[in-house]
Amino acid sequence: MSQLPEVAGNPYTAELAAAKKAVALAARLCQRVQQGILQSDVQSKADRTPVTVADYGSQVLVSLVLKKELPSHSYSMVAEEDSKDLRKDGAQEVLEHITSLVNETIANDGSYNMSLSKEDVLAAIDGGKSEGGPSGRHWILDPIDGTKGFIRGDQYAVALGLLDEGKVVLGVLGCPNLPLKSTNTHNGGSSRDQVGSLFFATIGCGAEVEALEGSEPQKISVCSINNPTDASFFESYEASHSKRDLTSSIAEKLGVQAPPVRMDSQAKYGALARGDGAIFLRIPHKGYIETVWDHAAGSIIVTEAGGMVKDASGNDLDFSKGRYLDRDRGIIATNKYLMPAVLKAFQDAMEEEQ
Ligand SMILES: Nc1ncnc2c1ncn2[C@@H]1O[C@H](COP(=O)(O)OS(=O)(=O)O)[C@@H](OP(=O)(O)O)[C@H]1O
Ligand SMILES: [Mg+2]
Ligand SMILES: [Mg+2]
Ligand SMILES: [Mg+2]
Repeated sequence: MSQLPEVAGNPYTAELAAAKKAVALAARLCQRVQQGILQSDVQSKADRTPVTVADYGSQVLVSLVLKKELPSHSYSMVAEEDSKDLRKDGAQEVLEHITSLVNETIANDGSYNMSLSKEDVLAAIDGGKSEGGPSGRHWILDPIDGTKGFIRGDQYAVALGLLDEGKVVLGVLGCPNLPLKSTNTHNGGSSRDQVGSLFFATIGCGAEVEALEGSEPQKISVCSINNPTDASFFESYEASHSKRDLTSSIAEKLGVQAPPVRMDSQAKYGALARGDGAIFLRIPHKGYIETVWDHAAGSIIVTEAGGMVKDASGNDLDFSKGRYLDRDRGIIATNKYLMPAVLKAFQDAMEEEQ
């Protein structure tokens, strides 16, 4: 739960409305690209992770909507992508493709009567270069979290958080491929089930979900399971993103019966926040340092839904240190009943591994 007392009204109402609009519009661009993704839409970055025209397009749209909706606000943006590769010789065609995707999405939406040039697109992407830090306001954006899932046709998320004086105060998570109804309801699943979930939370005000296309928001909360044998756990879909030998050893120590639910992206945080599962474990391989945009939005949605998000030492995640999280030893999200046992199993498993 949030450390702050419940406040009367939401102190970030304008920011929340702008962030929801930005994420929903960016998600529309992503959905369009995912439907017809071509090999030529996917590039490889210097760190050999993939990036697509939709990652760039989403970053441009979020930056644009925030600028339009919050014209008098003072903030910086910490976002995953930069324009370096798009400024290289031979990238002109890709840049033109991104520019037309952005302009078509703006035109179809109809909120803004404007058209961006290629230079505008590059500048909007580079608006995300901030280092963030402990003072002032910083939007934290992952324009597509789970790019590998996006390319596969699976789960991904547009993840936007707001850092205010070093603390995440707001998060919006657009998950275009996540059913709106909890997967826990066992309704058999029907083709009429609405797909596309927009999770959001503001500090002290709880967490909610609505349809990505818009619907009445519903308050959400994490599950209340207190016996680990009844719990299920989420982990990364990609084996290279989390140590499965350790997560399975933790599950065994806890007596978890259910097999792991493997899902790409911060959709895992959204699903956990509404009780689809009880535990999220992430243990990156040695040397990997977590970035703030992979956890900011998801973590506040879980904590505002009554859950807890801790690192391997049991500390809260510290988003005030810049573009990276301070710690690289793993992340646990679960409810307050299970956290002590999960943390102990996590620490025991890591000790045994030494
Ligand atoms: N080697 C390694 N280890 C750990 N994490 C890594 C690694 N490489 C990438 N990433 C980051 O993982 C982000 C994707 O989130 P998940 O790992 O939760 O999902 S999944 O692996 O795609 O299932 C993914 O986010 P996006 O780049 O936004 O897709 C990466 O930031
Ligand atoms: Mg990436
Ligand atoms: Mg990411
Ligand atoms: Mg990303």
